[in-house]
Amino acid sequence: MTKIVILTGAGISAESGMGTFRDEGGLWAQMRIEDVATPEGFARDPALVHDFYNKRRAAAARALPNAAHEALARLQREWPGEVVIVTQNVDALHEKGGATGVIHMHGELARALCALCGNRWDAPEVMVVGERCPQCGGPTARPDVVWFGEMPYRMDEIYTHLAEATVFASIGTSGQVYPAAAFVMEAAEAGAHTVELNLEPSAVVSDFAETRFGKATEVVPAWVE
Ligand SMILES: CC(C)NC(=O)[C@H](Cc1c[nH]c2ccccc12)NC(=O)[C@H](CCCC/N=C(/NCCC(=O)O)S[C@H]1O[C@H](COP(=O)(O)OP(=O)(O)OC[C@H]2O[C@@H](n3cnc4c(N)ncnc43)[C@H](O)[C@@H]2O)[C@@H](O)[C@H]1O)NC(=O)OCc1ccccc1
Repeated sequence: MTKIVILTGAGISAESGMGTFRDEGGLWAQMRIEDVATPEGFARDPALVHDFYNKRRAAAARALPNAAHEALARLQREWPGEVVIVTQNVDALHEKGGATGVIHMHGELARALCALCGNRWDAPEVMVVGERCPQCGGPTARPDVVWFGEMPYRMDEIYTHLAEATVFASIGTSGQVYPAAAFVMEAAEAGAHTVELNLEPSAVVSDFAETRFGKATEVVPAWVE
C-alpha cells in the first residue's frame, strides 16, 4: 500500500499568523540566528533567548490551524495506507488540525528540556533565566527546540520512513536547512514520487519530480483531494 511521507516547514503555518524565518520581515530578519538559535547564544545571553521563545510560544498558543493543516489530517484519516508527517515547525498546529503521530524533528515550543539531566516537561508560557528542572532541580531549563549545530530529533525513525516512502511531499519549506533539505534525495533514492508544494521554488526544487506553487491553504487541499 502506498506510504506517504510529508515534510513541512514554516510556510504551512504562515497563514495561521506564525512568522516564517527567511521571508520579508521574517524571524531571521529581526534576530541573528547565532544569538537566539544556537547553544552558544543561549550560554551568552539566556534572557534574550528566553524572550525570543516566550514570544513565539505565546503566539503559537493563540494560533489556529488553517486549511492546509486540516487537509493533511484528513488525508491521514482517509488514506488506506500510512501517512507520516515530519515537521521542522515547533508549533502544535498540525495536532490542533487533527493530525496524529507528528514527528517534530526540531522540537516543540510547548516543551522544556533540562540541559543537565535531559528531563522534558510541559513548558510554562513564560520561561525565565535559571528556570529549575522539576526532576534534578538544576537551574538548567531551556526551550525543547533543536538549535543549529545540534542533532535533530528522531532521525533514525525519519530515515526509516523515507526509505519506505512511495510518495514524498515537501510543504512550505525553503530547503536551506539540513539535514531536512536532503530528505527529498533520500526518498527519491528509495524510488518515491517527490512533490514540492510551496509559495515559490525552494533551494532544492530541482530535486523534485513534481512542483505545485501557491499558498499552502490552496495547493495542499487541492493536492489532497
Ligand atoms: C543555515 C544552514 C546552512 N545550516 C544548517 O543546515 C545547519 C548546519 C548544517 C548541517 N548539515 C549541513 C550541510 C550543508 C550546510 C550546512 C549544514 N544544520 C544544523 O545545524 C542542524 C540543525 C538545524 C535545526 C535548527 N533549528 C531550527 N528550528 C528550531 C528552532 C526554532 O524554530 O527557533 S531550523 C528552522 O529553520 C528551518 C528552515 O525554515 P523553513 O521552515 O524552511 O522556513 P523559511 O522561512 O526558511 O521558508 C519558508 C518557506 O515557506 C514558503 N512560504 C511562505 N508563506 C507560504 C504560504 N502561505 N504557503 C506556502 N508556502 C509559503 C516560502 O516561500 C519559503 O520557501 C526550519 O528547519 C526551522 O525549523 N543540525 C545538524 O546538522 O546536526 C548534525 C547532523 C548532520 C546530519 C544528520 C544529522 C545531524
